[in-house]
Order: sequence, then C-alpha cells, then structure tokens
Amino acid sequence: TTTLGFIFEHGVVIAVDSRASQGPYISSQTVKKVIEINPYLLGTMAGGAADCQFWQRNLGIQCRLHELENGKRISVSGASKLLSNTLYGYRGQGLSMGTMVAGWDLNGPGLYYVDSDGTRLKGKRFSVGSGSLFAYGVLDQGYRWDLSVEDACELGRRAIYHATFRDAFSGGTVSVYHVGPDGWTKMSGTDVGELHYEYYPADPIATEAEA
Ligand SMILES: CC1=C(C(=O)N[C@H](C)C(=O)N[C@@H](Cc2c[nH]c3ccccc23)C(=O)N[C@@H](Cc2ccccc2)C(=O)[C@H](C)CO)Cc2ccccc21
Repeated sequence: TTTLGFIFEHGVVIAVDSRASQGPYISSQTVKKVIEINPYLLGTMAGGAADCQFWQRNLGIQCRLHELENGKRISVSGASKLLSNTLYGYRGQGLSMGTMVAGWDLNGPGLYYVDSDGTRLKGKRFSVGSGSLFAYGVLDQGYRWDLSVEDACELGRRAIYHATFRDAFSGGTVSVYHVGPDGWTKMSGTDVGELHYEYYPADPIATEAEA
C-alpha cells in the first residue's frame, strides 16, 4: 500500500493506491483505501485491511455521536484523537494500522497521522504504507505551498503512481481526493497502466530488466 496526504494553500490532497496483498499474492487490485467519514472528513488505510476497515468505520460512528451530542461537527483534531485513543486502548494486542485523518473544520485544513502504536502526529505532509518512501521522493521534490488545486492533485497522483511502479505491494488504480472549505471532492481514479503511458508516452512495454 501507498497512501499520502498533504496540506497546501487551497486545502488538503489525499491520494492512495488500491492493491491488497496476502503474502506474495496480490489479493485485490480494486480496494477502497479512503473512507468518507462525513462530507468534511476522510480517513486513509494502510496495514491490516480488516483492522483499518473496522476501526475507521467505528470512528465514523463516534464522530456522528459527537455531532448528535454536541450539536456541531467534530474537528479534524478531535476525530483523530478519538481514533488514536481507541487504538492506544488495544496497544500490544496485534492491531496493525497506519492511517491519516484529513479534513476541513473551523480551524481550516487539518491532517493527522494515527497508527496502531497510538502515535498521533499533526503535520503538513505524510505518506504511509510499503511504498511511502517512493512517494516521499516525488512528493517532497514537487511540493509547493502555493500549488493550484489541479497541480496539487497531479502531484499526489504522480507520487502514488511512482510508488506503484517501484513497490510490488502497491498498484491498481490511483484515487485522488481534494478537501476544501466545502468538504471533500473525489478528483480522479486512474488505472496505473494508463498513467504509465501518460508519463512515458513512447515507452515500450516496461520489462523487468528495464524497471
Ligand atoms: C482481498 C482483500 C483483502 C485482503 O487481502 N486482506 C488481507 C488479509 C490484508 O489485510 N492485507 C493487507 C496486508 C496484510 C496482510 N496481513 C497483514 C497483517 C498485518 C498487517 C498487514 C497485513 C493489505 O493488503 N494491506 C494494504 C492496505 C489495505 C488493503 C485493503 C483494504 C484496506 C487497506 C496495504 O497496506 C498494502 C497492500 C501493503 O500491505 C482486504 C480486502 C478489502 C476489501 C476487498 C478485498 C480485500
């Protein structure tokens, strides 16, 4: 898996791949690794698939209850703290999750890294998963605070694409979301095979030796 998120002048970009694996076997190429918690909050998934799906769904329930009890939407900080507190409670029992909680609240854009050790970090740029080192290479090189929404989405797309090219455990499609003041928008979902020939138009079929 390769997931990434970054904050820039016009909000937050989230980008993920769609591969699932079981040891060396590629068990799916069409997995959703972004959960739409509510129209203003997104969660990303890396690590144990069932752990991620269960606890991110549970987070959605906790966020909705917070809204009902407090009469207002939960902040990105609050949502990420609900998840990190839950995961910390299961510390050492074998959960395996590396996630991001991203969104927009009264404080503006927010992005948190939360994992199954109970780590919770606020930040402007994260990449999580087996392909994250490849994605960081592209993301850090191309990042500018003042990117346009279009260029920021393309940077996220390109960083995930590159990770799928080099990481055997990442692949399938690249999904890109943008979160602005009015909530999230899914900007694109593109097969990495198509992206390859967009980025390398004349490239003959990439062979193992070449790659
Ligand atoms: C076939 C399949 C799934 C599957 O193969 N699940 C296996 C057991 C799984 O959890 N795979 C992990 C890797 C893994 C296996 N056992 C583990 C024990 C501990 C930690 C991780 C693992 C995975 O693909 N994870 C994805 C993330 C992911 C995958 C699917 C759904 C959400 C998140 C990922 O991180 C990269 C591929 C690198 O592993 C999950 C799923 C969801 C929806 C539809 C189909 C599937």
